[in-house]
Amino acid sequence: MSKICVVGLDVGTTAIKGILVDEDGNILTKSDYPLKLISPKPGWAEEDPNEWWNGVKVVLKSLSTYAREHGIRISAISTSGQMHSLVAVDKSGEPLFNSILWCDQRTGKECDEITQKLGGEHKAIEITGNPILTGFTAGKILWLSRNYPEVFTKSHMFMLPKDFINFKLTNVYSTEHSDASGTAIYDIRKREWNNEILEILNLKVEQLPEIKKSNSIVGKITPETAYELGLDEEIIVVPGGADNACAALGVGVTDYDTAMVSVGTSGTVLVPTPTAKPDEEGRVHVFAHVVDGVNYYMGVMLSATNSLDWFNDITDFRDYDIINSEVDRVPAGARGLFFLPYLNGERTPHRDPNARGVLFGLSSAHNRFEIYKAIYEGVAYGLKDCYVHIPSANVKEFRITGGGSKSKVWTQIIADVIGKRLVKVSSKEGGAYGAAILAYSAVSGNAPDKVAKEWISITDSTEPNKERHEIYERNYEIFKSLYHSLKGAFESVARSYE
Ligand SMILES: Nc1ncnc2c1ncn2[C@@H]1O[C@H](COP(=O)(O)OP(=O)(O)O)[C@@H](O)[C@H]1O
Ligand SMILES: O=C(CO)[C@@H](O)[C@H](O)COP(=O)(O)O
Repeated sequence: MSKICVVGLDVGTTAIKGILVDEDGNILTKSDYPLKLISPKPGWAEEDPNEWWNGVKVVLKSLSTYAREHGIRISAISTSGQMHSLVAVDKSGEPLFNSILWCDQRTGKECDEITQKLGGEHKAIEITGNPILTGFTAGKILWLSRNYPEVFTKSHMFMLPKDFINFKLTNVYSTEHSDASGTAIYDIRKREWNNEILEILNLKVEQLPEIKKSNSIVGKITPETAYELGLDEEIIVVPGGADNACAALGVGVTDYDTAMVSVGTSGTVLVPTPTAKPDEEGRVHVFAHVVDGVNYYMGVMLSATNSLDWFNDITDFRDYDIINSEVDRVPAGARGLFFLPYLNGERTPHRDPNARGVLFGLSSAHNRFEIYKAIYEGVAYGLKDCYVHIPSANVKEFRITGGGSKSKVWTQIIADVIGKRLVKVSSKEGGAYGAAILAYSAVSGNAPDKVAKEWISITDSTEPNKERHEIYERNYEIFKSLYHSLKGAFESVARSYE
């Protein structure tokens, strides 16, 4: 008998990922397609939306072949995607420009201008829940209009990455609340596009997609795409959500006393909240969750596994087994070596696009794996910075996810630095798994958090070590002081190399 299954996709920064999931939440097969980041200048980050679509097609073909060979019917597809990254398309839906990504820092001036025209930062935070930050979408739209006016004039629709994929699948423009809330054009309390910000950007509301619920329906897959990918024409496409919201759902973080710690390209700590009360200093974000009526606080560090990938790239070494076993042998504190993981600036808590990576305390006695240890520890301090600024003291359980959590050693370091027990759950596919839950929720009519509770169980836990935690508490103070000592120098360097 044919089983009913759903597909969860994730448009990550480093890869397109896809999983085929059955009605009990088991992953039957998966497929990945690597992506290449384009960095035309330091601090700039782009990707080609057509390359995402090529990747999605490769992944969907592989999943549909498996489904056909096993007599499985795919009922729905849903997508999770990197947040904030801008896609501008013309009337026929063709991308007009590379996507300017969430980690791109080119829009400082534009963000200042939007903030000032809106009446200051307090007002921006009151409306959107957040300051207008360089990572967010609004500044990217203004930058495009100032630097490429011909592209801006031709732009028929501005979209987010997973919405572009949903458009390619269905020919329907749509978005949903979790991604809309990361644009800096969305009113977090009224849950709609904000007219004042639209006016500042010189945008018509028709140039932004309609905002739906994350587990509603965008439309059916187009017959041409169904034919090309060997899929059933009856498949429905479900909006999905922002990758962090989907990852949180995908590890069952929907209650107000649970937190997600995600160690991906970016590092995030996310805690659901019933309020839309912002952090007045704008160090942590407030966004809409993929679960109806729920918001979340989130601290974001821009370079988590990106810091590891950077070092792997320059040393041309990527053997995680060797890296992790050697890092485990290095004592806590990396023999006085510190890494500030600000390779692309930082959001939480500094909000500083000019900050840059630093290896501090380097001596001729240090070896390569001590540098790796300092990188793992620097990322852990960054995650602690995210956690301590979240205004919700009630967290009882921390669930860890993301590529970096595949490393036991790194997970232990994070537990030791934060001083909390970290649990892992049965689902390891973060955003893609959350998207699969939303797809199944649309098909079954069950609420996403209910599906998550049925599908997910705890499989592993990592306790913090008391002695190492004490060492890390002392070193965390040094880590924090380094940024403050260097802040002026970061600014001067940015001015000199503008
Ligand atoms: N065994 C491992 N040990 C340490 N880091 C790992 C391991 N496996 C994967 N990673 C890191 O995880 C990253 C991928 O994380 P992921 O959460 O999938 O990224 P994203 O969703 O941001 O594209 C890799 O680039 C790598 O740096
Ligand atoms: O900018 C943010 C969140 O505000 C990032 O977390 C992006 O959503 C990209 O995530 P990953 O590729 O690291 O999963």
